[in-house]
This record gives sequence, C-alpha cells and structure tokens, in this order.
Amino acid sequence: ANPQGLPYPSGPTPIPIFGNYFQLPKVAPWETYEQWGKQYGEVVHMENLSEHSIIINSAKVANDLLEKRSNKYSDRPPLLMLNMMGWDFDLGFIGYGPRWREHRRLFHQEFRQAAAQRYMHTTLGKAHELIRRTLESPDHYLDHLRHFGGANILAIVYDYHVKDASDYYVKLVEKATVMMAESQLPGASAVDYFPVLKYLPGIRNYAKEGLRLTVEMCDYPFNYVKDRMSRGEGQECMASKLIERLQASGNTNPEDWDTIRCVSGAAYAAGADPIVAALGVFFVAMVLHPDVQKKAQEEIDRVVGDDRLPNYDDRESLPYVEALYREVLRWRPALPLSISHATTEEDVYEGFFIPKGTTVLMNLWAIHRDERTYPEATKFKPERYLNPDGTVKDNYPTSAFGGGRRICPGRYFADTGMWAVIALTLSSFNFSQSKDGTGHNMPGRYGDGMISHTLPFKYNMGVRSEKHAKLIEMTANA
Ligand code: HEM
Repeated sequence: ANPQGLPYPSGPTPIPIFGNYFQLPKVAPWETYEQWGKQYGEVVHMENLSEHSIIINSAKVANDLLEKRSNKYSDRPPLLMLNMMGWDFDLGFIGYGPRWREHRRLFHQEFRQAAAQRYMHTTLGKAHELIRRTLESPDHYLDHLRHFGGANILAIVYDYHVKDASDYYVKLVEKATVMMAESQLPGASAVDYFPVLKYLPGIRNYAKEGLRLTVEMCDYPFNYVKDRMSRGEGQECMASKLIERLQASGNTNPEDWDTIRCVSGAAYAAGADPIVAALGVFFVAMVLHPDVQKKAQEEIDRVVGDDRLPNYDDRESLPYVEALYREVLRWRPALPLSISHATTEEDVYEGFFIPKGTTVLMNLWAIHRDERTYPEATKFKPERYLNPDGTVKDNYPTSAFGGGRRICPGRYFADTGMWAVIALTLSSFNFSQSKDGTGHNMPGRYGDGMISHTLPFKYNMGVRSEKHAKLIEMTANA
C-alpha cells in the first residue's frame, strides 16, 4: 500500500509490462548501475515485469537501509530457478526467518573470529602447497589458486584432503556454483519472470542437473565424515564438531540432522569461490603494479629475512602487506553486487516508496569507487590504508563482505586464507606482465557473474632465488 502516492526512487524509464527488463545489463552490470547512480541518484529503482528492484550506490544508503533498518532489509528474493536446483539448503539463500537464523547461528559458531583462528594452521599448510605447485608450474598460478580455494575449505569443513586438480569434490562445487551464479542476478533466469517456462524440457533438465549436484554436494562429503567418525578415524573438522554436538545431546530429530548437513554444505559451497575470485584480483593488481610488489617484498625481506617463509606471527609486523591485502578487497570487490537482499515490509526512504518484496542490490563496485571515501579510487594504492608513520589505519574494507544481518559470516576465515596466500606468494615469486599479452591475454578482464573471476591472461612468473626455491620445498615437505 502506498496511501500517500509517494514516487519510487528514480531510475531508467520503464516500458509497459516489461518495465526495465530489456535494459538490464548483462556485461559488467555493476558498471551500468554505477552510471545510473550518477544519473538518477544513490538509490536507483527498476521494475522488471512488475518485480521491483533498487540499487544502492553509496555507503551511506547501505548503512541507512541494510544496517539501520536491517529488520526490513534482510530477506533474500525468492528465486524459482535456484529453488528448483535445490539451493534453498544454503543459508545464503534462505529467506529471513527462524530457519535462516538457526542455520546462521550454527555457521557463525564455527566461523566467528575466535573459531576461525583454529583453522589457521591448516590454511597455512594449504598455502604452502599452493606455492609448491606454483614453483613446479608457474604458468598455472590461477589454477593453483582455484585448487587452494577448494583444498582449504574441504580440509576445514570435512577434513578431506584434495590430491590433484581433477579432484571430484573440487569439480563438484565448481560446477554447482557456476549454475547457481548464472541463475542469481536480476534478469539472469527467465524462469523467475515467466514461471511457466519451468515446464520446458531444456529448463527442466537444467534444473534437474543442478539439483543432482546440490544433493551430492551436501550428502557425499557429510557421509564421508560420518563414516570416518564411526570407524574412529579422521581429525576434527567443522562437520565432525556439529555431529559430535548433536550426538552428545542425544538428539535424533531428522530435521536437526538435516540442518547440520546443510550448514556444512553451505560452508563448502561458499567457502572457495569468493576467495579464489579475490585472490585473482590480487594477482592482477601485482602484475599491473610492479612497484607495489617490490615494496611488499622489501618489507618481507626486512622483517622475515630469507631463511624462512612468513607466517601469521609476522602479520602485525608487515603493515604494507596488510594494507596491500585490504586494498585488494577494496579495489575490485569479488562480488561486485554482493548477494541480493529483499524487503520483508514496505518502506519509505527520503520521500520515496519502496514496496514489500523489493530486491535490493548493494553495488559494492560503486561504493568502493566513491571518490568521497576513496580519493583516486580507480588507482591501486595500499597507502590509503596506512598512517603517515607507516602503521596500519583502523579502517578495513568490511563492505567487500556485504552488509547488515546478512554480512558474510565467512569473512574471518577468508581474511586469514587470503593473507597467507598473499604473503607467501609475494615472499617467493616475482611476477610481471608478459610482452605477448595482447587483447584477450591482457590482465584486468573479469567475468560478469555474481562472483566475478579474473579471466586468464599472459604473465611471467618466477621464483625469486634458488634459496627461496629450497625454502618452498623444505616447508611444503615439513
Ligand atoms: C574474500 C572472500 C569472500 C568474500 C569477498 C565474500 C563476500 C560475501 C558477500 C558480499 C556476501 C553477501 C552478504 C550480504 O548479503 O550482504 C557473502 C555472504 C556469505 N558468505 Fe562470503 N565472502 C567470502 C568468503 C566466504 C567464505 C570463505 C565463506 C565460508 C566459509 C563464506 C560464506 C558466506 C555465506 C554462508 C554467506 C551468506 C550469508 C547469509 O545469507 O546470511 N564467504 N559473502
């Protein structure tokens, strides 16, 4: 209801019935939405076949709506295609309410800041494996990052240790998330606008394949942990802890068992891809900015020396590396449009009407390029996170992880994983732009999906010295 007849926020002019459906950008939509923000205001309204969406283009509006009015802005849009593919197991897509709250509580228990510290040792080991692989085949760094992402989360959630790049579980989550991402953004999936299409055989088969993958993704690794526990094998991991707790309480309620299976599956599903995308940004930034790379290496050489590789104990003594890592998160957010929120009630903001059920996009791309907060925003400048005396500022680009009650609950774990890879890679390798890099081989091209990955490019990479090569081999075999 809109008794006062208030207008919607401004936006591109809709056409009858279809609204803005045909104007929806498919390529780097965040850039078009940023332009619309400049043209129409910090909140842009769109209508697609009578579904309302707003785009938030500034940190202030994100704070006003997602934080201060989080009781109204914490739902997810119901996406028919995602549900047909079984993604409603994942707390990331569960609507705002008691079921989401319970999943999120269990997830948070295992990934809050203090809990995430328990995983640091394992993560560092996986980062060592990454640089050993890089030493063996430096031309495949982006593949090694992918492998790291999968290996890291599978070890933490299921105590499952990936052997080679073709590992079944790594491929499984990759395939499933590609299908999920294709169906997520407004306009991406025609079924969400024309539900009748779900009866078309092509679409039905697509959904069926998606469903098969999500079921496998939740069941296989969870059963692997249960089997090993019943034989008294395996190390502690997220799933084993959830299982133990439930067993200890004598709870046999199938719904509660299903919840821990889903929460583990959600961590597995969400725990690799965004880190891989964000580390791809790190790699692009370093190839394009040899001066920054060099400064970070000088700091590592000065503080850590070349008799050992950096570890978490060094983190506080490496302010430039810290600033560089934060600038990676800011410069190019891995989820440029976050994950859509939705309103559970109607709202009025600055005189504009926002209906119940509106999809809310947080344009992290635009927020991170706002010159008012980040002068020379397009430049990669770690110094923006440093005080004049070289110490690290208090500000951390938390917005890279979304906002409000839905803010990424994996962010502490992501933080330690990214830092380890960044510090170890910089300490051990030099990388630069390849002279053969032209057109499609140039660094700085990204995919258009919800999780926007660096596209492959040509580069040169080599170990910094024979001594570093020995260190890598020694550490990885330790
Ligand atoms: C650099 C790495 C990462 C980035 C940039 C990132 C970013 C995000 C963003 C932008 C959101 C949406 C927040 C919102 O709706 O406002 C999100 C949600 C989520 N992330 Fe992450 N994430 C990262 C790593 C991880 C990891 C490692 C995990 C798991 C261990 C994880 C688990 C989740 C989950 C479960 C949600 C859904 C939360 C909910 O709907 O309540 N993320 N993440």
